[in-house]
Amino acid sequence: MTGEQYDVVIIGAGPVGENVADRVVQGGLTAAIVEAELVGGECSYWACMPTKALLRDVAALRAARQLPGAAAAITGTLDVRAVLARRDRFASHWHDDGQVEWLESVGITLVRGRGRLSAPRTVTVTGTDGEVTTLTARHAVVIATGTSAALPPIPGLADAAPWTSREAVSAMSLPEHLAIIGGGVVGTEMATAYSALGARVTFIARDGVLPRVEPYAAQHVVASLEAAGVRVMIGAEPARVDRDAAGVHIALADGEVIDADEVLVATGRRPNTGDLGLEHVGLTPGWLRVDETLRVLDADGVPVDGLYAAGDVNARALLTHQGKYQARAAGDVIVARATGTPVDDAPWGRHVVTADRRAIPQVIFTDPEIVSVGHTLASATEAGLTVRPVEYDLGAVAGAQLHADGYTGRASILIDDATNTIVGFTAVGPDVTELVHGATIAIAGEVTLDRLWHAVPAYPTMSEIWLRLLETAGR
Ligand SMILES: Cc1cc2nc3c(=O)[nH]c(=O)nc-3n(C[C@H](O)[C@H](O)[C@H](O)COP(=O)(O)OP(=O)(O)OC[C@H]3O[C@@H](n4cnc5c(N)ncnc54)[C@H](O)[C@@H]3O)c2cc1C
Ligand SMILES: NC(=O)c1ccc[n+]([C@@H]2O[C@H](COP(=O)([O-])OP(=O)(O)OC[C@H]3O[C@@H](n4cnc5c(N)ncnc54)[C@H](O)[C@@H]3O)[C@@H](O)[C@H]2O)c1
Repeated sequence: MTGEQYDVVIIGAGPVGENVADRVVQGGLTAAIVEAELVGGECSYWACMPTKALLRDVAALRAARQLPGAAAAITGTLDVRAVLARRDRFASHWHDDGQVEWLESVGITLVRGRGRLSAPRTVTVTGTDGEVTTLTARHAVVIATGTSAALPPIPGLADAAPWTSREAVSAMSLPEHLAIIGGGVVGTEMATAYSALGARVTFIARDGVLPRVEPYAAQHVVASLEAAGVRVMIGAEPARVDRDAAGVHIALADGEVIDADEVLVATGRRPNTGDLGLEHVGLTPGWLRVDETLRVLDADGVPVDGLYAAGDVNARALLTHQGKYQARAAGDVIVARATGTPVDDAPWGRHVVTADRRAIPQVIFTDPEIVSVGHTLASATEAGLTVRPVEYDLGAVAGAQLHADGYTGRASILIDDATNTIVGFTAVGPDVTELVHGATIAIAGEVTLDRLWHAVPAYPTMSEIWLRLLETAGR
């Protein structure tokens, strides 16, 4: 057994762990990062990058089809092999050499193996060769271990070799018929990709498709999936799953049986905290609760000395960009506390993650895409806010009509009349992706509607939706 000491030890080298390490090293501290699989985490190899690579050709083909001149140049269907090959490139062929090089270049020590807390500020790492290294942290241990796919307790499912998002995003060929259980973001993006690539898709969305976005936006995506031939089964309840030589068989509660080649389970995530030694610091496995500076809280809500958690594992927002935002705050506050410089923990301060509660942007890369930031009408109501929803037909905006013939889309804002600011924005439509950051700035900046009238959208772009929404809201 060997022992080493660093200022900060980070468990998990996903996007979030990497960014925490970067900030603490930039702040003049030493850092070791522990990784059990690939440096770069889920996002780089089995989530954001490969899925968006799969979906990009789908969007490009759709865009070309909506312009008569470009459509005339289309002579065939998507080249599945080429799409998968480009996906492989964006997943770095599941090798992490590039990211390891980056760690070395910025002075972060990589320790390969599975990390476990063995005492306060102490992490024991077991390498694949069985070698054990003990890392002690002078200032902080940061847990950035992310999540894994959660399998629901459907009888037979675990023994039926189901796909999780990992298998779906890294498949080397397409099943003829893919069944998907779970109508959330993973299920809907994969239904979009697999149907466009040529698979038959049955989409079992017990609780609805994208139940957490504005209903009108989800309806656009459901209509588009159905038009693409996907069987969308809203409200269907899988009761039992079996596999035999003919494939997988999903018995629904109403008696119907879906026969497919593969079943993708996309019913949410569970935190990677099961074997993390949390009992050695007075905690129990599960999602880690944190304060606004990302310190882990115990059962009484008291921060555990020198222990932080950032990214998916704290359940605040299961998104890479939001986890990296947490990483910047966590890294900086660890440096501040280590060096005795003031901690800026007022709302919107440097060392807190206020945007986690107010302005989380998300792009769902379906066809059409959905973008959102801040509240939906349902979440605002649940939060006790009184908001005024204003909607507008995106297809009526000149920039959208130029963008694609027959453009169909919609956008909405939620106005908090008490502060005269926007607290939510949603849009659905082809290529709305880049609309979201303007809305994020308006919400995080708490820009009043009076001032937004002076943020003039260029003509003729889709951003003119902003002017139409303001006009509809009234001046
Ligand atoms: C299919 C899919 C698509 C997605 N698409 C998007 C998207 O388009 N945009 C977006 O913003 N988000 C997307 N997400 C979410 C995004 O992947 C996560 O929010 C992000 O990966 C979280 O980063 P993280 O660093 O917290 O965790 P992870 O990326 O999960 O990294 C955690 C790392 O910790 C390691 N680890 C775990 N336990 C230990 C241990 N005990 N010892 C050592 N190492 C350990 C793991 O091996 C892993 O490398 C998607 C998720 C899925 C499943
Ligand atoms: N573009 C993006 O930003 C992007 C893409 C993919 C994933 N992600 C992130 O990954 C996370 C995980 O995505 P996800 O889709 O796995 O989870 P999710 O929480 O978005 O959706 C899971 C869905 O499964 C349903 N479900 C749960 N148990 C079920 C059961 N027994 N039978 C049938 N349905 C059941 C739920 O009602 C829910 O709608 C998301 O929170 C999201 O933030 C982001």
